[in-house]
Amino acid sequence: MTNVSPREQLARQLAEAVAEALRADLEHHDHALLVVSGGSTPVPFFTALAACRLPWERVQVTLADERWVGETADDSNARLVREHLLCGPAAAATFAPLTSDHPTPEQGTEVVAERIEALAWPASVVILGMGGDGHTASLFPDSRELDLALSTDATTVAVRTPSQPQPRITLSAERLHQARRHFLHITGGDKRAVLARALAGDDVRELPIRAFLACPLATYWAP
Ligand SMILES: O=C1O[C@H](COP(=O)(O)O)[C@@H](O)[C@H](O)[C@H]1O
Repeated sequence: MTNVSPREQLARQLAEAVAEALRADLEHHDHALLVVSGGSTPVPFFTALAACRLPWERVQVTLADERWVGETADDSNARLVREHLLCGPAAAATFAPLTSDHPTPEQGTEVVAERIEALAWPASVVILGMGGDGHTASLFPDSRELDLALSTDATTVAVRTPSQPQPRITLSAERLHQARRHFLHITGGDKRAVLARALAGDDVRELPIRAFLACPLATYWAP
């Protein structure tokens, strides 16, 4: 028997749970929307989900957030999704990226919002990640637009964050809340400690992940 690492095992368990949720919603709806996060953590999950049997042509996929970079950039979340999730039969899913040809996210946010609003809300599943600073999606503690992104009923928010090299676009907290199920996918002892801090307090601006703890949020963690 081959050795499966705890992170790989976690990714497979999460993929099974997400596939089950999508199948359940597709029994009652024409389409099911899946909102995924970027970063390094989701790669094995994307691979595991792409291997699941689903009517992929009825699945819509979008992102919780994105750097304002071209889709061929190394740190593009859209590129990550295309390379690791939209593979094989899963390539039949409809993917709605969060960027446009506009030079800045402030200029592109309206056209992206229209694209995202046309999807099958409420989402079947939102999968959040979390950084070591407690950010989720692109809701960073030092984002200038954090208060706006936490309070607006707009779908997308252009975000400038001193700690981050690129401008970004994020789904607003309100839009991310519009889902039947929320999952948090994190790995490592540092992130577990950040989550424990988040659970122990209530200042959302300090640790923005707190905005989703009551969704409820099913946490998938491995060392
Ligand atoms: O910047 C981002 O970071 C978080 C976490 O990323 P990870 O590399 O630590 O897994 C991610 O959830 C978010 O979508 C991404 O844009």
